[in-house]
Amino acid sequence: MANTLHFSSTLQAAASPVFSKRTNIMHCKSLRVQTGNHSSVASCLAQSRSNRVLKVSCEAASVDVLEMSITNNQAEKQLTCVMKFGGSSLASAERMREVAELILSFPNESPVIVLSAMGKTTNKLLLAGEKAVSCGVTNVDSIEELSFIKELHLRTAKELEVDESVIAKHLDELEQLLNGIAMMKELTPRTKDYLVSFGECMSTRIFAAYMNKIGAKARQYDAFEIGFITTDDFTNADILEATYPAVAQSLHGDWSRDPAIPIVTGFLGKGWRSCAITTLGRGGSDLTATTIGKALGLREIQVWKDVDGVLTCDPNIYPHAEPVPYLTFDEAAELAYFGAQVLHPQSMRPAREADIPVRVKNSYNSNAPGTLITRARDMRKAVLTSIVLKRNVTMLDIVSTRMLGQYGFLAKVFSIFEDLGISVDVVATSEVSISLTLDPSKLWCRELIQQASELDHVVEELEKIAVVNLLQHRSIISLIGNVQRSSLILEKVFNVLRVKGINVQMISQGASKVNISLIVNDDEAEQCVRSLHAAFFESASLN
Ligand SMILES: Nc1ncnc2c1ncn2[C@@H]1O[C@H](COP(=O)(O)OP(=O)(O)O)[C@@H](O)[C@H]1O
Ligand SMILES: N[C@@H](CC(=O)OP(=O)(O)O)C(=O)O
Repeated sequence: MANTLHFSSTLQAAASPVFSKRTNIMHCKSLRVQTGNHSSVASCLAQSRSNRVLKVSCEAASVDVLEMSITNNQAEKQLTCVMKFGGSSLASAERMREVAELILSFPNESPVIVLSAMGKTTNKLLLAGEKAVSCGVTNVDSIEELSFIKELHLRTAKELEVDESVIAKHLDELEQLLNGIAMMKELTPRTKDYLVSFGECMSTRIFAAYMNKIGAKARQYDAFEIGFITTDDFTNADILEATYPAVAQSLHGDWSRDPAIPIVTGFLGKGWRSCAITTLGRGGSDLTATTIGKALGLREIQVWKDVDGVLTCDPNIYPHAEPVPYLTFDEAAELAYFGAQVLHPQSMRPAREADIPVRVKNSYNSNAPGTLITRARDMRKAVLTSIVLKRNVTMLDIVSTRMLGQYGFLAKVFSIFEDLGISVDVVATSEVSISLTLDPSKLWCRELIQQASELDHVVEELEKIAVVNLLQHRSIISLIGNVQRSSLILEKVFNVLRVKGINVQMISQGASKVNISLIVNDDEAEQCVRSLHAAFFESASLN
């Protein structure tokens, strides 16, 4: 049934010939424009579906009131949300069945589905690659991990009663690739990305075939074929802006021609120069989901995990951590960046840019409310929201050898990091000294030998202007919460640390106003998190 939406607005056409309107209309079937004295003087210039913004160009020289009618065919159901399921939700045929049921239990949604590799497939593929480097060409078929991966995927296909042929070609290619690695005796970052891509390529093919088998029309997509364009930083690539229109065109185009639930590989992209498969860093399917959410301008992005939402701390450190009902994009981004495995560090960016709510839900317990992440929330009662631990951090104490008041010291220090391509996490400064930590995610994805020589190089360069002390095996404890109440937070923190006899080596309050970071020794960190959790979340009198 056709539905017509009218709106009007005042604009100075001569000064601003392009008029934008935010609207929920996703498919503009026809556009009619009426002005005070002219009719049909405007034409539809572009529809940016990503931000639900309709842009119209007006050719009239002086138009006061522009009235537009957009006719939208409501009978054509539009894609509404993204649902991402991680490896923990897809560990077996049984789990795939439950996930399919879960998706179909929302009849009012038309979701785009993003899937990770099954269970621990990515780890197994990486291990198989490492073994292939040294096992010799004749021994590839005895790599335990290869047999495991083959067996898991063939068994899953069989149990779901889908044709093995959907993954047969991939299993053959995987073995050939491992043979190639064994022959070359090397596993480059580029080959690693190609190798791990088999996980997502196979899980999505099996799942799409299963959905079709049970009568839910689905279509499988490899992200690297539908416009996920990235930098060529293999194993940790960044998504480029061109991705959004390309993905929108691809998914919307197919959907409007022939609607079928899109089942998209998470984690993968295509390098813009190399045209090779890239990956978005471990846990990158969350970022795939938010990127699709923004590209299509969807109503909601759901990431389905094996926990009841974002928790007050890592449940592996403290099993009784509680779900956090609401977070802002800023809080979630800090939490992810500072080490909470539950969300990919970059995943909040597209959601925040497009202002699309993200819901973190439990695929094992779909009734649990989960965590809702939005632009703003009521902070009046908020003190501390979550405690995050990032281990194995390198810290540098840098003391200037120049006189007090000498300008340019900070600039020189940071230009050294820029030149060496090393990013810095937490910083605290006085006039003549800086303490900082180095981002392990960027540093540690390099080879061990390369890391060591890069650190030596940093120290060597810094020693030209300062006395440098390199401290390893440190942890960052990030307190995500309402920094407006930092005095209350810090009072409680130092009470706990004093009682436990733990010395804080550096402290920094982020400009984001949601994070206070403390640096302690690695071997004290977990105990410290448990004690802080007890003080903030389990003791009513202290909170
Ligand atoms: N603050 C936290 N809140 C929730 N989960 C966390 C937190 N910190 C670490 N985790 C871990 O993150 C896991 C979920 O993330 P992940 O394994 O990436 O899920 P998936 O593979 O389903 O995307 C949980 O099982 C939990 O062990
Ligand atoms: N399979 C990839 C990508 C991913 O996002 O996985 P998960 O959703 O299971 O964290 C990984 O293990 O890193």
